[in-house]
Formats: sequence, structure tokens, C-alpha cells
Amino acid sequence: MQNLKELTGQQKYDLLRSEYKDFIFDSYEVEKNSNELDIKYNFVVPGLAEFHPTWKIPFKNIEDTNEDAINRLIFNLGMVELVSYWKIACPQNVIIKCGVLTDTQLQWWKKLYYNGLGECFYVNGIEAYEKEFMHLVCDYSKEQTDCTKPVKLHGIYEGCLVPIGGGKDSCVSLEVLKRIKDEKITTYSVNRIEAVKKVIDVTDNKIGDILCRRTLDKTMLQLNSEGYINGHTPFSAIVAFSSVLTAALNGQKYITLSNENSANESTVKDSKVNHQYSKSYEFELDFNDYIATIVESDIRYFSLLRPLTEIQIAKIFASSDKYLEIFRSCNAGSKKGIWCCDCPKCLFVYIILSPFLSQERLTEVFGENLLNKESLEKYFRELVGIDENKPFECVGTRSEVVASLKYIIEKGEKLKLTEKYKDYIVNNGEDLKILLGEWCDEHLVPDNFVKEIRKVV
Ligand SMILES: CC(=O)N[C@H]1[C@@H](OP(=O)(O)OP(=O)(O)OC[C@H]2O[C@@H](n3ccc(=O)[nH]c3=O)[C@H](O)[C@@H]2O)O[C@H](CO)[C@@H](O)[C@@H]1O[C@H](C)C(=O)N[C@@H](C)C(=O)N[C@@H](CCC(=O)O)C(=O)O
Ligand SMILES: Nc1ncnc2c1ncn2[C@@H]1O[C@H](COP(=O)(O)OP(=O)(O)OP(=O)(O)O)[C@@H](O)[C@H]1O
Repeated sequence: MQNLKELTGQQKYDLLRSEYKDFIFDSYEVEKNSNELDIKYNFVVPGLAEFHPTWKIPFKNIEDTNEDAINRLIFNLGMVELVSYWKIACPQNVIIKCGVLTDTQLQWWKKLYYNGLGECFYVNGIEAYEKEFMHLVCDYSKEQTDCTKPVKLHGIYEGCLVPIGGGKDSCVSLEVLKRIKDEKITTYSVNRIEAVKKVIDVTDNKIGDILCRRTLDKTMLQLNSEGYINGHTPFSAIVAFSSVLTAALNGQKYITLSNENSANESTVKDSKVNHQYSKSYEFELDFNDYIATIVESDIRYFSLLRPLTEIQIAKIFASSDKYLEIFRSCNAGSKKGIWCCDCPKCLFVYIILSPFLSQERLTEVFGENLLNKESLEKYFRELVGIDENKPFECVGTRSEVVASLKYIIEKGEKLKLTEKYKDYIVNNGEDLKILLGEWCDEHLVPDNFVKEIRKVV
């Protein structure tokens, strides 16, 4: 095999696909310990490697639930896990040996894989076409989990499972939910960075907290370092499937995500390539349709903040001091618990909070004034829309960014980056008040929650 590091993404894709034809989802193993399910997935790329990612998921009321339904949800979590391992060599054939899915369900997965890997293909310069990038089939040669007709999930489901990411959005969801009297809140996270822990610690109205532990297979990390294909995978789809399984095992009715309307905007202009695909409304609808084909249940998965935009979320967030010192939206620095102050996400969060917090307060929170930082000019241009594509990060829309900057310029702030692009911003910026008054009707939020969101916005 050639040194992969010397090849372009497209060359790697072509070479690896000719070398490795198959990806096999062979099986999954489940061990029931006293209060936790230990799950191991077995994936194989013949001739290259085996992968065994694991999950540990706490449970409470497993005895009341339907084991078949739980197995289906476990198998389907494996279906979303597999994309991280498939992308290493992108084999043409994906063979599912441990589950049965209808053609429509298989098409559903292909759509998620294709769109969820849109950024990975784009960034690596790989031309992949939805019709032919993957041939996904079930192999019926051994015992499998049959998902072709929905099965009832027994048990009583109540309260909210609130996935926490450590950034501002889930803090806003917690604040909205707090207003609903008697709503039972259980916080939820996949692994736990420091900011998530701190946010959960200050959530004083919760009745419980669930931590799922996910491990990546180390062979993937090894192959990444050898130059095999790597890139963005749809992490929010992992959150989606794991949260439904967790709710099923622990009795929560509502899974309240914090994905906002702004996540629907594509990252690459005039294309479907969206870093946040699995946070989009399209995915939310698709996900609910799909889950209904697997299990019939009272569990509802929706994003509480979908009617809102990032700018409205920023306004609500800034109105409470509680999270300002502890939240971390920066993906680059999140493991160290810092704002790296060098990435587009840091700059975006700084800008979107600017209309609602003083420059002094923001400088305290971030450690420096990011609008005076000329090294961030490239990201600044991308965020405001002077350059075509947005950064590959979870950031809001171009119009929200320009409106925020216009607002602070008109307030009299004179900062290096805003001064340099003042004309563009003032001529292109919408009125902040108009953006703050928007409401998006495309959402799945139940009425009793909608009432409370309207009160805080
Ligand atoms: C890359 C990723 O998804 N990371 C999330 C993961 O972190 P973890 O510690 O498990 O792995 P990393 O150190 O980040 O990555 C190590 C290598 O493994 C590859 N990889 C990782 C995860 C995966 O699912 N598939 C993979 O192939 C990766 O390419 C590296 O080579 O879990 C954490 C929670 O336990 C998440 O917090 C991590 O998310 C990062 C903060 C992050 O930057 N995520 C970005 C992908 C991201 O943009 N997240 C979006 C979500 C957008 C979406 O879902 O479409 C966001 O900001 O919300
Ligand atoms: N590790 C995780 N475990 C559970 N849920 C998560 C995790 N990471 C993200 N989420 C969920 O996905 C949502 C979107 O993630 P995202 O990173 O955009 O939001 P955030 O961290 O709340 O805010 P910000 O946009 O400021 O980073 C989160 O609000 C949360 O609901």
C-alpha cells in the first residue's frame, strides 16, 4: 500500500475502495450488569481491521420494558456508530449481519450517512455520489434483530431527558424548562467534559442525571494517524439514537434537544453541505419518522429551541449570569475546559453575545477581546458572509452575525475588526430588533413548552 499521507483525498478514496470492498456490521454484544448495559459493537473491514466501540448505558426500569424493543434500539445505535469506522476506507459494500431492515429503512440510513459525511467528503476533496457511494444490504445468514415492523415499548414515560453539550444552547433549554412547574428534568450526556459537568452541577431543579460512556475503538485512531480517511461525522445523530435508548431504559418521555433554527443553513453556500446536518430540522423530522418504524412509544424527540435562532438564544442566555463563567462552546478547547480564542466558534459566540453583554464583560469571560484580534480576520470574513463559505463549525447564520455587529457599531463600539469592515456591515446588516422578533413555525415542540418559550424570547 502506498503512503496514504502523500495522496489526495480523492486518490485515497479510490485506492481504499478498490482495496477494501466490504464493511461488515457483524454483531453486537450486550451484558446486563446491576444498573448498566454494557454494549460492544463488532465491525469488520476484511483485510484491514476489526473495530469494537463500546457503550455503557445506565438503566432503571428495564424489567418493565420490552426486550425486543430495547435490542432494536441498541442495534440502531450501532448503525449510527458504524459510519465513523466506515469512513476510514469507505468500502463500497456495507453488509449488516445482525439486523433486518426494510429497503426504505436502508435508504434512510444511506441518506444520513451521505449527508452526515457531506463535510468529510467536501473537506477531503472527495467526489461521492449519493446513489453509488454505498451499497447497503442486510445479510440474513444468522440470527438478527428484526426491525421491519414496529414493536410496542412498554412502561411509563414522563419528564424530560435534557442532553447537555456544555455550550450556551442547552443552558437556555434548562432555563426554559425550569419555568414549567413540576416538569421533571433529568440531564443527559455522552461522556463528560468539564463544562458539561459544571452546567449539570448548577442545575438545581433536576431529579436525575444520566451519563453514558462511549469509547471509540483505538484502531480507528491508529489508522487516522497513518493517513486513512478522517473527517467530520454526524455526532448529533449519535446523541439522538443514544438518547432514545437511554429514555427507553430510564423512563423519560421528552428528549429535549437544543438545536436552533439557524442550524438549518448550509455551510457551503448554494449546496447541501452542512456541518450541522444532524442538528437540522430535516434530520429531526427524518429521525422521528424512522424511530416510529422501529418502536411504538410515548417518547418524543424534539428540539426545544427549534423555533428560535442563535441570536434569540444568545439574548436569553446573556440574561442570566449563572452560566457565564462555566459554559464552553469552543469545540477545540472543550476538552481542556478553555476558550481557545483562536477558532471560528469562539469568535462566533463572542459576536453573538456582543449586543447583550458589554465588551468588558465579554473580555472577562473569554480572556481577551476577540473583535480586536486581527489573526481572526479570516473567520470574521467567513462568519459575516464576505467570503462564500461559513466555517465548518456550529455557528449561526450570516445575517445574525452582521446584525449583531451592526448593532454594536451603532452603539459606538470601535474595535479593530468591525472598524475594518464597517461599511460592509452597516450596509448589509438587518435591524437586530427584527431578527429578535422572529419565530419559526417549523418545529416539533409540544404546545405546553411553546408557551414558555414565547414568554422568555
Ligand atoms: C469528532 C467528534 O465527533 N468528537 C466528539 C466526541 O469526542 P471524542 O473525544 O470521542 O473524540 P475526538 O477526540 O473529538 O476525536 C478523536 C478522533 O476520532 C474521530 N471520531 C470521533 C468521534 C466520532 O463520533 N467519530 C470519529 O470518527 C475523530 O475524527 C478524531 O480523529 O464525543 C464528544 C462527546 O463525548 C463530543 O463532544 C465531540 O465533539 C467535538 C467537541 C467536536 O468537535 N465535534 C464536532 C464534530 C462538531 O462539530 N460537533 C458539532 C455537532 C455537529 C453534528 O452533529 O453534525 C457541534 O459542535 O455541536
Ligand atoms: N456530549 C453530549 N452529550 C449529550 N448531548 C450533547 C452532547 N454534545 C452536544 N449535545 C446536545 O446537542 C446540542 C447541540 O450541541 P451544541 O454544541 O450546538 O450546543 P451547546 O453545546 O448546547 O451550545 P453551543 O452552540 O453554544 O455550543 C446540545 O445542546 C445538546 O443538547
